[in-house]
Amino acid sequence: MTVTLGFAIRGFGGTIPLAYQYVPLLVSALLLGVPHGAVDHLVLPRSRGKPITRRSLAFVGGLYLLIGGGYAFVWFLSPALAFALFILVTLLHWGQGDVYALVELTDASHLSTRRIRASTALVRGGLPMVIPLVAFPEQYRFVAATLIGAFDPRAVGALDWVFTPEVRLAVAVGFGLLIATTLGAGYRRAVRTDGVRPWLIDAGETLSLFAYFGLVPPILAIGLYFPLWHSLRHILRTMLLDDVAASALSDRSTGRAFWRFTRDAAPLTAGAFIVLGAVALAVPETPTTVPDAVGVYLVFIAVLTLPHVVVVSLLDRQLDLWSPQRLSRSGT
Ligand SMILES: CC1=C(/C=C/C(C)=C/C=C/C(C)=C/C=O)C(C)(C)CCC1
Ligand SMILES: [Fe+2]
Repeated sequence: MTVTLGFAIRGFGGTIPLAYQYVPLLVSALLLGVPHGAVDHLVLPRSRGKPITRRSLAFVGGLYLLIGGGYAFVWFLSPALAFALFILVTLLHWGQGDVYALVELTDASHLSTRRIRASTALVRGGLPMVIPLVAFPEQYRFVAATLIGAFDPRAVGALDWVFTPEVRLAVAVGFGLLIATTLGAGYRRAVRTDGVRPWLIDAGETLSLFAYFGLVPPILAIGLYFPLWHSLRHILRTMLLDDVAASALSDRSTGRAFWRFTRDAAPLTAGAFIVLGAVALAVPETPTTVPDAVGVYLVFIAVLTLPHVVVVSLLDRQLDLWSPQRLSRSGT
């Protein structure tokens, strides 16, 4: 389906005006995208079967203030470095989300070691972050320049070397090898552990996303992937941690589960817009066009993502997601 969508969009690709390509990304501010992190203050106690206390709220609040605030500062100090960090963190975070889904939802026995989980995370996160660099360098560079230029127009050229054909070729070869070796190692394990079906799901998703990001211009591709792939999967994860939403899901009452999620996420989604306003006011170059506004939105996402990754990593630890040997020994 993803590939068909890719070809369909490729067909119209040249004819979709740039302003329209931004629409899904803008919509994600309200639908699924920003809300997926707006329950961060609830998920850790829920995952431990503990009540939500002032202390637990203060912990997540402090995390956002300290880590988000510190990283916001880096955007002013060195926007090019902050942008590179944003790409790296997104790669790791989106990869970690997919490894969770594979391990917990498809019971992937081919991902039984820490090493193959780590390389699978790099593959999955690399699909949206690396392939557009190879396939659509102009749009990638344009978005990078918008974000960096909002802080320091003189720094927009700092990453130009990344977009040269030589570097892109090296990245393409390296990433291609990583995909091939990761899927190859997974297949050998899958055959040994009688788990070819989950491996087929993994490989099928990987190749579909590969084609999708190779075909669809990245502003549009990421604008759809972020809410509909990454965020939706994470929202499902948060629902499974919440007794009320989980029982609604087991009754096949998806609407009730989403209503519960919406209520949980609404206050901090609204709160996030205050942060967005603050970012818009604080950037030295006031945004005047759609791309500039989206640039500010992405910087805002970047600042919120770093503390969000800490929360999700703590959730992962709860599951021993990154130390699978311990998981099988404890028998859980
Ligand atoms: C839009 C876009 C880009 C970056 C998007 C990023 C980095 C989004 C991150 C979102 C996060 C971290 C969401 C939270 O989970 C690129 C790659 C520069 C290419 C051009 C289009
Ligand atoms: Fe996330």
